[in-house]
Amino acid sequence: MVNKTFIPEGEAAPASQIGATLEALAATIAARRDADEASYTYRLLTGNVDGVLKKVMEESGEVALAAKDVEGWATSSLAAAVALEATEAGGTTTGAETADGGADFPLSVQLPPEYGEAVDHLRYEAADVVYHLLVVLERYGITLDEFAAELNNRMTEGERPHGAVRLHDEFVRRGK
Ligand SMILES: N=c1c2ncn([C@@H]3O[C@H](COP(=O)(O)OP(=O)(O)OP(=O)(O)O)[C@@H](O)[C@H]3O)c2ncn1[C@@H]1O[C@H](COP(=O)(O)O)[C@@H](O)[C@H]1O
Repeated sequence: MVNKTFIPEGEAAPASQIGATLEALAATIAARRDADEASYTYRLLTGNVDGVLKKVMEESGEVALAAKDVEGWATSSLAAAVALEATEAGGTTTGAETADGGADFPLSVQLPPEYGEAVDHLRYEAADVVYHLLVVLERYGITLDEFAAELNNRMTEGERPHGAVRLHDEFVRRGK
């Protein structure tokens, strides 16, 4: 698998990449409370709440569409591989078929560059969702630790990281 990430030379990796990233982004968003209209984040934090809520819905929809795009490229690549296999088999028993007449497996599926680009686009849209979700959490005073506790409370003892923050029982809510 291609490693799509890197750490700039001379910089040491934090213990948790995503933890450090979310903390830095949440702190940046919180600090934008003191910014002005020139800041998109400030406008989302202080404007009509419908603005940021609509963005969460819109960006979530874009994640779904981006994922369907990935699926589309995978499916069309598979269909092309099956068609090629059938053409090479030529409708006769040539050794490319199994005894029961099925295609030989494994099929060699060539994923086009568009597949990788669609996966990259999915990652981009996912980041848009997380950013806007963090703005919503900031608007309502839900800290990253509290958000982490919500996720941690759903884990089993075996899954939960050592020392993970938890919610006190009186704050545990069930889905509606
Ligand atoms: N992480 C983000 C971030 N992610 C997305 N966005 C904005 O969210 C908006 C998304 O709008 P669009 O729907 O037009 O999305 P798009 O990405 O252009 O394209 P599609 O999703 O429609 O394909 C764009 O204006 C982006 O700039 C963000 N804006 C700000 N941040 C962070 O917040 C910090 C503060 O930014 P200011 O808002 O400039 O103060 C920045 O330095 C960043 O670290």
